[in-house]
Amino acid sequence: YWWWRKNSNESAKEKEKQEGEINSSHGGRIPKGSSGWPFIGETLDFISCGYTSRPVSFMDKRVPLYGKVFKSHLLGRPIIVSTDPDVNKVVLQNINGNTFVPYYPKSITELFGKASILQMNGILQRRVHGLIGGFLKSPQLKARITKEIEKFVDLTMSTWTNNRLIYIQEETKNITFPVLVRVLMSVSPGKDMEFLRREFGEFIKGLVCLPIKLPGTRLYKSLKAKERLMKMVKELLEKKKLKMEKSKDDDEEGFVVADAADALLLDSGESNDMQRLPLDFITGNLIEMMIPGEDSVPMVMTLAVKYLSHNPLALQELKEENMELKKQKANAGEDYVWTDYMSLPFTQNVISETLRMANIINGVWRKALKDVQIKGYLIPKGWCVLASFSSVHMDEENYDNPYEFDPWRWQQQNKQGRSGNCFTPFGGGHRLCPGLEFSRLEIAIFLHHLVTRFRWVIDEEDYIVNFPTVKMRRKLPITVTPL
Ligand code: HEM
Repeated sequence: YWWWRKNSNESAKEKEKQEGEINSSHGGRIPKGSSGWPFIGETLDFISCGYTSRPVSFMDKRVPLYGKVFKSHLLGRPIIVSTDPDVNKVVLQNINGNTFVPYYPKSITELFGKASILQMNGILQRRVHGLIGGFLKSPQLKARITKEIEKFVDLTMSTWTNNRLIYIQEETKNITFPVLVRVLMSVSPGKDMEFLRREFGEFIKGLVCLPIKLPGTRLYKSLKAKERLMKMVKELLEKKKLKMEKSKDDDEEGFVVADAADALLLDSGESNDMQRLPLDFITGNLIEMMIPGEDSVPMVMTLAVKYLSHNPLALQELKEENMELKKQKANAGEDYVWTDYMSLPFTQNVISETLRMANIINGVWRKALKDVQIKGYLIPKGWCVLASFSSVHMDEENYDNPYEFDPWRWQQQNKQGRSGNCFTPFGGGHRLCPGLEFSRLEIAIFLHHLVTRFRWVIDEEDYIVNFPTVKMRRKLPITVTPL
């Protein structure tokens, strides 16, 4: 009996350790910290720090007082803020899928709807994630989309004539939006794409607003735009479904999955003992998937241009690497393939460094479904956790001179393997961004054509606004000159 107790205790301990030191029984201590003022807590300081050039200053002020994991009260809720990479990892891993669920402000929850991948949990989230991820990561998609990205890059850059002033934040969206809607639902440039762009712009304006749903309010207008988007996308999916059925009736061999919509429509659900995904569900999810896809990629491109403009040595090395590829391709008389762009080491280091410093998604918000103990801290059931990525990315313990744009650090970092838990611009665990490789490819293609075809100067000094989302104050005006 003693042997059995000892062994079962030990294996239980081992399991706990494996499960990221999660312990649902009481124990540990609630992290130190302050709940701030009644009702508003520390929200005002959180928001005002967010507006500064150092949004992590909210965390930087508290870490020396309370430690890397601390308690606060934000947006009307008690919250635990983690700036510790190991704690963030456990939050992201969400072992067994039932410890942490996404938690977003009320306006976002209203706009997404409960059936959105960004909010759903459990087996359905994994199924949709798997379908989208499988499609976006497939070499067939990458081969095809490379041509499309090149086409939209070319279309945009062909308007950059001598000494033209352009707003890079706008120009990059002219590339990424058409590419995104092609990837998601094969919409081509024209009336439908314009409609999607206009209504989507109206829809996302409501993501950060007061959660009041009365006619005339921001949230109301955004919900109306979503209704119009739903109608249009649903019609499009109905047509796709008919086409799929027809190709089955005609006994056509192997229907080609052209976009994320096809991947979701085609899945019978049998492998998960589930049914087909309903049309309304797919429609809503395609629209919501435009949110992470639409803004983040053009912002990384924009910030890469900003950082490179201030770092001539990095720009020079990037240019040399890309010019070399251009020369090789021209000499061999070959087209580029996606692996050409993805195998440029310095270019990928520039992208990593931009992602680290830009912190487009500065962290994730979760709610604990049960008491959780991590590294001796207790996160009580019902409390929220903010796993701050930006704090980890800008911490001297993880990166030397974290405020310096230094793409060369990744040569070291990769060798030391130090980047693991400390680099999470795309999140991690079951929710690791399914668009990771696709985004890196799109940014690499943009940078290649930018540095091999143009030089530029910053027209007017611009600065980053970090709140509510990362943006350039003046959309980054630059003057371009073809080489
Ligand atoms: C540089 C660009 C991007 C960044 C930095 C980024 C970042 C992230 C992060 C941090 C998450 C995790 C959110 C969480 O854990 O709650 C996420 C999830 C997601 N991303 Fe991305 N993303 C980018 C581009 C894209 C693109 C282009 C797409 C689609 C084509 C996309 C689709 C998604 C989806 C569907 C999810 C939800 C996954 C799930 O919850 O299962 N992302 N992204």
